[in-house]
Amino acid sequence: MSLTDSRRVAIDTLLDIDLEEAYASIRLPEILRQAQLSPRDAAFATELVYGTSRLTGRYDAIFRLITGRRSMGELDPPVRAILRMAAHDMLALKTSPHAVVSQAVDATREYCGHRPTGFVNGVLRTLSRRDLAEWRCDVLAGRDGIAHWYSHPSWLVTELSAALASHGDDPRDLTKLLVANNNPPSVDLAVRIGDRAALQRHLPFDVEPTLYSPIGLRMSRGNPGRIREVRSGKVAVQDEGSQLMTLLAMHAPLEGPDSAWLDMCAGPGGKAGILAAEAARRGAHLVANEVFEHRAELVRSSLAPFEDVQIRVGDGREIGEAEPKKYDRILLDAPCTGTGSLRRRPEARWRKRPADLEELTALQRELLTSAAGALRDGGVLVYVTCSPLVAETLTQVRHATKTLGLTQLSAPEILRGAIATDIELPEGDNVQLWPHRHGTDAMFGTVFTR
Ligand SMILES: C[S@@+](CC[C@H](N)C(=O)[O-])C[C@H]1O[C@@H](n2cnc3c(N)ncnc32)[C@H](O)[C@@H]1O
Repeated sequence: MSLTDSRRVAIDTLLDIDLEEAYASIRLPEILRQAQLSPRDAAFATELVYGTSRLTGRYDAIFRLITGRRSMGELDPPVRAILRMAAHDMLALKTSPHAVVSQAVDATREYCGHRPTGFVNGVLRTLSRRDLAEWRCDVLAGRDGIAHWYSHPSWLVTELSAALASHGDDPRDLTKLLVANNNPPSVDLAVRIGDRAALQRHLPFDVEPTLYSPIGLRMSRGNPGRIREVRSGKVAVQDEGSQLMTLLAMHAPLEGPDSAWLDMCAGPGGKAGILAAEAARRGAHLVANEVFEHRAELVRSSLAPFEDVQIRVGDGREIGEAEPKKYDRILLDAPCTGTGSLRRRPEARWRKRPADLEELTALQRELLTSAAGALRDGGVLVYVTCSPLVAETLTQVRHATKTLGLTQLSAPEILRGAIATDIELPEGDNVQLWPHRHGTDAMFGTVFTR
């Protein structure tokens, strides 16, 4: 049996992810389009790419045990991709070891010539002699075993563990969080315009109301791109956690006028779409700002169904001085490490560096300072990140309250009121969601006023 097309698609995509920093979500559909696989083969290739990328840390740890090498970086890139994919095929998808080894050897011959085939054959035969539970024991017993087995960079495990403890969650849930980060997320829809129940009734797919968001539907199968309301912008694909953060921004209570709204970092326009629909209902005017033109273009497309919206391209850090005390309601959905949405971007965790955190927290601080400047007295400023890391969340809250003269409102209370249902949240004034607890991205949100 020669190398199957689905495995060839997966290897090509994994190589582009490894060597060109490609994104699986962009590169895989391009390669799939060219390959014209059957839906079944395309689904298999997709699982190979996403599963292998998510569990790369685990498979590399096993291969280091087998080969005695310090790093997989010493191997030729195609050999690296083929071994990782074969490990996923054998250990996670339970394809028979015989078929996996034979496919991997064929792939090695096709991509690298005859020379490394013996090496690949030997390594995979050794892999097949033990089952997943046995490899688990060995990897967990080694240095940084938790990080390796649950396939996260060690520095990130340390940060996530600190985040759980600092947000008042149980640090013993760390492995549950890491496991959840390795599970594919559900596809959620946010109903911006129209009635959720009516939409649910007429959709040709199985959808369920989301657990917490009153505007959300959770899809169990089907392609959202085929839904007419998604194409028209009345409904959008958006994680339930992001919906909850937008509801927080919409429902934070304030006294006096409530007509000047600002989404300071709006690209690609997910939250702005919900805000724009609500602004239209309440007669408010929304300014959606984004620093990058190409991301502002995405905001334009997301906000196409709405009229009274202004889309601006500009640096949010300048708004506070340019428009002091102008806005009644501000959403600052800050650029962040995105470490709360690792489920969505399987390759992302390997590209983040602790140095990114330093750069981003400095930017977040400047944006918060600007947002505080643009907020009128008595207005509300909602600070959101799709990261639970302490430096991007609690440390910024401290900066806002100690240095910027802002005070916090109870975000959990506001959220509970907005969704009219109970949601388990730790004590305190912030909302921190978790994939293992709420089934959402690990979004953080808090509400300030002055
Ligand atoms: C977390 S994303 C916002 C997501 C968006 N609110 C949504 O729901 O679709 C942060 C955005 O901030 C933008 N950004 C980064 N630096 C900025 C700055 N100095 N001023 C304004 N926007 C900025 C990024 O380009 C990115 O689009």
